[in-house]
Amino acid sequence: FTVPTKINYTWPNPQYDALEKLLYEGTRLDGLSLSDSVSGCKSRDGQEGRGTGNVAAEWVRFAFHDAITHNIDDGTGGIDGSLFHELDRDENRGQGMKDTSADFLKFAGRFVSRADIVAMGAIFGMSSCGGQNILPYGGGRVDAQKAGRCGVPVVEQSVDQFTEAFRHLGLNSSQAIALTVCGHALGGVRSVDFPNIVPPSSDPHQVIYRNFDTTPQFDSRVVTEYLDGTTQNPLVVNANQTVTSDKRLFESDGGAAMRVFQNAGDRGFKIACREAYRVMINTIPAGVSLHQIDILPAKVIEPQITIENGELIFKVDLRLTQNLTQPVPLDRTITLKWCDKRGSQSDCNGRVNTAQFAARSQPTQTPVTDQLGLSFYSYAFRVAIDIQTSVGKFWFVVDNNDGNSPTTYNNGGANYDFQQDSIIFLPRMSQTKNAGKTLHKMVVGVRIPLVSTRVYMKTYEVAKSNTEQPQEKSTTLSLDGTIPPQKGYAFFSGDVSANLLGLTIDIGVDTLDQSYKEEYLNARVLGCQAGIIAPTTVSTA
Ligand code: HEM
Repeated sequence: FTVPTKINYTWPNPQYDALEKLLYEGTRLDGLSLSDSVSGCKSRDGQEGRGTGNVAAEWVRFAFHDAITHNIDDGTGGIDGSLFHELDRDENRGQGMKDTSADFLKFAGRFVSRADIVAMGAIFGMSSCGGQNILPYGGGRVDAQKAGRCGVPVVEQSVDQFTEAFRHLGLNSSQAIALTVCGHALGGVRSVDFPNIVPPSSDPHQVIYRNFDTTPQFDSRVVTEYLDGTTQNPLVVNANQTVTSDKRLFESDGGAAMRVFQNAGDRGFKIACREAYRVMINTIPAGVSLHQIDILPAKVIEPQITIENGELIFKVDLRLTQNLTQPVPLDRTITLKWCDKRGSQSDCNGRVNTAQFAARSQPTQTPVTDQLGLSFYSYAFRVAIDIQTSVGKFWFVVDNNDGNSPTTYNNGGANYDFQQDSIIFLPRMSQTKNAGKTLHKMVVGVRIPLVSTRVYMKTYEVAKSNTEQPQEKSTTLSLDGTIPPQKGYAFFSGDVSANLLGLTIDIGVDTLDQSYKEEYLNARVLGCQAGIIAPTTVSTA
């Protein structure tokens, strides 16, 4: 298995940012939450005929089924999202698998592979049900474009067959027992999918969901109930002896592995399972590497120039991580400082601009962040600017007004270098054109006097099915005669057909001698007025 490499984060790093946001805030760029589906160790809502499966359990089983088809002999397979192409196989039977793939699909995109989400799903599952955070998390898994080999163990098999299946994952027989008992610490078996294991109810609308132990939480009950003989685990105690795979496996070493777990106690069990899961989620195809995604103490979010209320605005949010045991300094002052990009005082030659934040909010967080004892505060900066001077490098100074000296966040000394203002996205001039919300007039601004040879928007839509990849489309935008130039920009537009939910865009302009682009923007179409945060005063020094 692979150990994630630690990297030195510097902005910009869109893949790191996207994975960090999903892991610790739980959301994709447009705010939809993945971790909400599982936090609090939730169950499905039990729609008719589908039962109330434990979401965390489904996500962990999904990771296992993706991982186990690794082949240690040739380095193929592992957590590579091939499972999305294998869901029609009998070895991957079950409503939980289908529901999980639907949960995950919406979150994969440009910088977040399905395989990275599969791994993250297991982490969320574990931490939301009282298990331990599996950190550090490594991101960078690469998605398989087709099904991989078969090889998920099924209940009817012999211990030798189980041993061989787990050997392919790189595990010996006691590690196989450990991983299985850790997996079966959550969830259970559904009558609808496995009537040979859990006999169905006489009411055809009812699904019987038989848990592996008496608690929905991740704890060592699956071990203690097995050893004290009270277990109702349907893979141990069953009238149908062909399906008692856990019994066969747990007995295969004379119960030694189970006794080690019992002696370790509940905490020891959780730690051992964390390590077993770590191996599972970091088993990936040879040649793929993982980089560590740590929570960022200070994170710059979506710096951009746009037009709001007829003003050219520079917008940026600073997200600060807050230790839950420490009070949030309410009278904290946070100053955004920046240099002009152009003009006689560019690069802070004789002038530094400053402004205070315009609004504060509390971003969402995940069970992983909860377990770290951390939360977030986000500070929104909005300042009116002039394109003649624009924005170059910026940084922040945070003063908690508690007698300690202020902290400067400047991207590790380099400052955040606002990359380009030659092409800007204008969500407040863009419009949705049809009732089905699939056709949009998208507007961008190109800085005058650039002479463009091509202005375009690339859209990246969320994949529509398991076997498809996110859809990528490019639309050429043309000069829009209905929007007069203003604030130093000429406006280009074009009709883009796409579902805005989860949509990200790149915008770009080519001129005769140069190309400018802005990548991975949240494709918003906003009203002219709604939700505008009024800009704060700019001072200069
Ligand atoms: C010999 C090996 C294994 C066999 C034969 C086996 C078999 C099964 C079966 C038949 C189910 C019922 C699924 C359903 O009703 O939807 C199940 C559930 C589950 N398995 Fe395994 N399993 C094995 C090993 C593992 C391992 C190694 C893990 C993870 C580390 C794991 C994690 C889970 C989880 C979390 C569930 C509950 C799913 C839910 O409640 O939706 N299993 N297993």
